[in-house]
Amino acid sequence: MGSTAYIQLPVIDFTVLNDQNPNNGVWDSVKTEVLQALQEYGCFQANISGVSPESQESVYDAMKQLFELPFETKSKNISTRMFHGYIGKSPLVPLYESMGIDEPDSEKQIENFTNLMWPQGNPQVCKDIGLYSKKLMELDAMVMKMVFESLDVGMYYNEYMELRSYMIKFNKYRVPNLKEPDMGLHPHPDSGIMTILHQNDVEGLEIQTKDEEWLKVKLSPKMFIVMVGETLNVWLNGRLHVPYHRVVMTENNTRFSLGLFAVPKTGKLMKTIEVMANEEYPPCFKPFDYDEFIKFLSRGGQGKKKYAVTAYCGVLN
Ligand SMILES: O=C(O)CCC(=O)C(=O)O
Ligand SMILES: [Fe+2]
Repeated sequence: MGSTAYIQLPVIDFTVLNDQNPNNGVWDSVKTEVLQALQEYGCFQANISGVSPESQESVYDAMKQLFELPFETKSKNISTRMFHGYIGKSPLVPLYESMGIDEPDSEKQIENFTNLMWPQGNPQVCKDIGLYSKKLMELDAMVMKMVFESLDVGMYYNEYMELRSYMIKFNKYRVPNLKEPDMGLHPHPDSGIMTILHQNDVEGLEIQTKDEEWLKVKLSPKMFIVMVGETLNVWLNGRLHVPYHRVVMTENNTRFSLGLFAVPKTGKLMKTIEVMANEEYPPCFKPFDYDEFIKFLSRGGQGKKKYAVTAYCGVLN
């Protein structure tokens, strides 16, 4: 059973930021809103420019075609990284299917994916996914810069941005049959650095507030939901809130959603920015390797701890 009430997530307007005419006052006020939202809710809705409804429709159309491909074709979407390739027919999440493209900032990576799915090629889809990913990566970089600046660690921004890579993920949730639970995706926090989610025409995303109330996210095709992941909170020594979220299938329609995941690059050590730990904020986390952390998580290593990262590398363990 899903929630019936809606969350009043802050809506932050990024269209007021003008590249041609940078205005520090506007930047600073948006930055303040971003930090407040990420500390209180761990997420917010972003209104951005540059993603036309046409290119959005085109990406969703491509997604629908993708999931209609035979299982054998979809299974060719593999990745060296856990949970980045095709997921489907999983008894744990029977309603859920997902496909991912690592490093969508590389045209070649997107093309390899589309060529694998459509051996005759699909240049239009390739172009649309590229454009769409680019816009979301720009938003991610901008939000990260604002967060770093607001916490007075702007000088570490470039160094930390070098540690991240991206993955774009397409999700499909089918309608449960009469005897099935309606849980599309179980409650979880995201493990990576930051996630940008988008739901198009069927809602289902729910977020848990700090006082543990589950609330629905209102459907708004123009809005992108920016969300803190566990790794970012390790960098920042726990200064932000990492929201639990889930997908509940209450509507009688197939649901598609899309996410850009900023995740650590393979083989890089994730550690707290030194100056984020001090007498007032004692260090919370030991350095860790992200891929090892994901393996730990997939083995159920988290036990009863709310956040896997605390179980894996919390200093109090
Ligand atoms: O489909 C959604 O709206 C949420 C997806 C999600 O939480 C995830 O992929 O981690
Ligand atoms: Fe998630």
